[in-house]
Amino acid sequence: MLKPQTTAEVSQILRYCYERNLAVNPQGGNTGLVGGSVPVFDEIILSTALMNRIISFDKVSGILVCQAGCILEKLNEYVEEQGFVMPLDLGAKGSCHVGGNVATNAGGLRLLRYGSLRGTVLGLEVVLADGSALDCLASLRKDNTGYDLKQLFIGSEGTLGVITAVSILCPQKPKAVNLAFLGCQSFAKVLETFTTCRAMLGEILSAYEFMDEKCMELVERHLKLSSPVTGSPFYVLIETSGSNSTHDEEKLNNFLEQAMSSGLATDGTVATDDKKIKALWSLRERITEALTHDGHVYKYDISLPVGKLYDLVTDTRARLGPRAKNVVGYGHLGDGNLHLNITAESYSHSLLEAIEPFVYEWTARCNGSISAEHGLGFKKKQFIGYSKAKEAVLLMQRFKAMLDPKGILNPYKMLPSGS
Ligand SMILES: O=C(O)CC[C@@H](O)C(=O)O
Ligand SMILES: [Zn+2]
Repeated sequence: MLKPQTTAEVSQILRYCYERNLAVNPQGGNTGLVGGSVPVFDEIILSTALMNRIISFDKVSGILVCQAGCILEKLNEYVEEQGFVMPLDLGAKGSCHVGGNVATNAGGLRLLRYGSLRGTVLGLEVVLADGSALDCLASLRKDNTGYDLKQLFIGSEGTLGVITAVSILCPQKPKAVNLAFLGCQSFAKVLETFTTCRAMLGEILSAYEFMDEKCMELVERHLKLSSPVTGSPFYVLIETSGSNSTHDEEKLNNFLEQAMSSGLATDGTVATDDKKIKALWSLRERITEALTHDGHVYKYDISLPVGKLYDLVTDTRARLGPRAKNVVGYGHLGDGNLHLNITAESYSHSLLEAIEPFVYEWTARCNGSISAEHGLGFKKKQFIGYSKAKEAVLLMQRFKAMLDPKGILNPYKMLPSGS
């Protein structure tokens, strides 16, 4: 593993590897879930761990420029001191690197409000396979001069270049944050609650997450967390972020009154203080961790038309029956993103065969995506065809061949092999 500190050192490493045909595995915080950040054979790991310098922050525009190895949570703390927040937030914030976030186009919990990194990343510095540095580190909201090259590297999972610095637009830190945690009796009610709260909360809605009762059981059993709301088949977490607490609370209370009186939600709690907000968020953010304590986990990260989101969980549960220990569904409902996770006591090839390609075929039939936000990495790359046309994959391979003709950058990842 090599740990460069500067872009010049990354250039030197890649030039050396390029000349000698040595494969390189770029690695950030190594928190990915599809095997994109770990070597497969003898790749040299190029870690961004020591590239953690903040380069500049503009307090007027909220534009942050930093090295790729900065930890997301640290960046958030830094910009919060100046009255801003990072435009993305995810469970792995304590160890993930912003460069890795950009390389995988991470989504997370704030996407509903601030949009994807494709909008908030304003510029990138990237070192290409041959060691040359590409400076696209613009700090402008608007720039229509030619192709938007940075987009090629966002979500390219380290296969086209190594991201060394990021310029990103940070929104104002909201003055008032409220959280409602509600229990719903059916998935139809979860959907209706979503449309109602979107209409009634408008611009202050900043997250709409859901989890099923199995998820709740697992965080309670394995992490000893306790929920103030219990006994419902579904739970939703609704966050508001705004600039006026009186106005926000009034809106939230009107919505809650409507949700309770019309039977959309049957139970619920509200949090306005930091400690309770954090505790409620933990119930949702720590599901992944709880699952790892439940046995071997088969993980799926699916985009679907929101109305069909939970049908995949129900169908998978029915198909697998007692062969699975738990089949759980949760995720970013507001973004149409389901996390379907299946646990079993141990890995079994026959169980895998019962799940795949079933889950992928089901998703493709609904014109969904087999990777909403985690990427394809090593584990899902052979299945890209379920979500992308042949011609699109061919064009991706041509980009790859043009930018990395020797195929040294994160080989065996993202693009299918043997085609
Ligand atoms: O573990 C998963 O499947 C999801 C992880 C993460 O994207 C989340 O939203 O919690
Ligand atoms: Zn997620």
